[in-house]
Amino acid sequence: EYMKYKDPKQPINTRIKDLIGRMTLAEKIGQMTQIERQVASADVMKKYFIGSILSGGGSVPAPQASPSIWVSMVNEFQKGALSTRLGIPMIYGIDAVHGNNNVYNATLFPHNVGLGATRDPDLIKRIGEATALEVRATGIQYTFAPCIAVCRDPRWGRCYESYSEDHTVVQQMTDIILGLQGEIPVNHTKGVPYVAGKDKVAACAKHFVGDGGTHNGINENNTIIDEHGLLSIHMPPYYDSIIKGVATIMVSYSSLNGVKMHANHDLVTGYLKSKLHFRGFVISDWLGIDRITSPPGENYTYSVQAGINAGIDMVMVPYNYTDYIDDLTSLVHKGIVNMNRIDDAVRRILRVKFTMGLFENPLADLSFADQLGKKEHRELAREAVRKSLVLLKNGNPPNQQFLPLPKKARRILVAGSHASNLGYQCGGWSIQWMGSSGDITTGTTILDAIKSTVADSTPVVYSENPDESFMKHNDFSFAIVVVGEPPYSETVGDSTDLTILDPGPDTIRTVCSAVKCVVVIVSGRPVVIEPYVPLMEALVAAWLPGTEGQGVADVLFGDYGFTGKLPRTWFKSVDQLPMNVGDPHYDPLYPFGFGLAINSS
Ligand SMILES: OC[C@@H]1[C@@H](O)[C@H](O)[C@@H](O)c2nc(CNc3ccccc3)cn21
Repeated sequence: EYMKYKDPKQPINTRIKDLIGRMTLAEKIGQMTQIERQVASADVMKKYFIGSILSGGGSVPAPQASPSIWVSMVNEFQKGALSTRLGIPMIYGIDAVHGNNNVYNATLFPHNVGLGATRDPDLIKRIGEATALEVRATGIQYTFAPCIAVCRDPRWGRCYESYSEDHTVVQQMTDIILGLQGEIPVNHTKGVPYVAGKDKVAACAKHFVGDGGTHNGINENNTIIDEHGLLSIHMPPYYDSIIKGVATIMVSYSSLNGVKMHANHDLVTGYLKSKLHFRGFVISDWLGIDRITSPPGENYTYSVQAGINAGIDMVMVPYNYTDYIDDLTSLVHKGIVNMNRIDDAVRRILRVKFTMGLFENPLADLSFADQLGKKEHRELAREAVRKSLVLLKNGNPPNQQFLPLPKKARRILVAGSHASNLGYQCGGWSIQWMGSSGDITTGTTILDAIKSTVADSTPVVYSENPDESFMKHNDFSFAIVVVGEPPYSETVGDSTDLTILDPGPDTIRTVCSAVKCVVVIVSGRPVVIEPYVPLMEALVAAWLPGTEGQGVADVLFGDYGFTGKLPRTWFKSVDQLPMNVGDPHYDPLYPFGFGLAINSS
């Protein structure tokens, strides 16, 4: 029979009201539950009325799975959701944080720190558009991006996920939301989520709030800051995200002045929902409510109570969903969690699902399959790589600039741990959660890029870590040394020394003391480089460029100029940290905003 909520001609508020009026408590709580794909099935979706599924970092249906394998998996789960009494479609989320990075063959864009160096919001919007298409290629409708952290200490393992230490740069880069979700219509009500359609995805501004401001950059730790500091540094990107119609916001693992964000009613409900009028849904992080207690999970019922009553609408459980459902059900029966809280959460979740057309188009097809890793997207990523490069040194007095390099030369040496390693240039959140070394997916290494850029007559010799005798017995016009950090994610990336991966420093010393060299740093953040600067002719920060290494060679050899500007202060020594632009004591090696250009030859 006719049911209003199924009628796309009805206003969204009418559809929500009609549907919510029909739902049992079990169906409502099911919508508030997100489970990991490894514990999901069509039967589980049907039995527990599950509203959402995710792929955690590296969680794929099969190694190197094709779009059709992805689409079949997502559709299988969706059919389970659609077979429930009310047929509410599920939404599938994944961390597409620099392209659809869990997926083999996807275009991997530079990580956010490199995008911050471009200062080009239009480019970032186009990256959002391409990313939405590559996510839809796999049948997925939701990405846990962008991370809008304002990283204030590069010792934080997630600093590369932050566009900048300066909130105004981060605010500019929230334009990626317009690419991911679509341009918001004129007179769109501020705070209301907006996702244009089948070639767009729901986005997720994360992690609310102050994730980038933890003490000494310790991941998931305590952000100690007064209200003015919070509202002037960490909060502004949420204003922009909400104005741009972001569909969801993820809560931070971190604490604010000792209060866990996942249990912070004042900020999640009092500020984000009531003051900023955010009308999409708030999602927890992975085991985020478990980590409200220490040790985590010590009192799960309390975790559920505190998280839901703080204003979390959907919990990324991700595995023990029956505990979550049972605990929340009994908390409601006891009146500890109010039904109005449940209805607010479900209303928000349904608003996102209705506005993005999920009820009308719950099932994916292969019409976007050819978007995955397509040439145009790789060219876009190559453009982003070019614009992300920051020239920090070019030439030693008294001679002129060293870059751009000549394409015709007698013999070129390429050296360094990061010259021929696609996994290293992609960084964390690349195929694996923490990334990995080697040929992780399809792409172009910096070495291959150099080889295809120089003249055919110019020999390129590659030696990862040449010794002195090799340098003594070989004659090179110049050398390109590519070194930096290994891939990492989250707490594993926390560092107190910020050194270049060994034997990088030795490679610099051995090569650059024997022949004129340019050093290219592949890292998620500024690293210790000062001691080696005198040894090199030129120094380039390449951040984590992703699969399209050609962009590095494009600029090194002068096909394009250097335009990147530091999105972060480059310290002299870690003893100075934290040190950010605007600090009273500011003594950087290279300041925020610094970046040399090539004098047009
Ligand atoms: O991947 C889902 C979320 C992600 O969106 C958050 O930004 C991040 O804080 C986050 N951390 C985890 C934990 N990841 C994990 C991956 C593999 C095994 C165990 C945990 C999941 N997530």
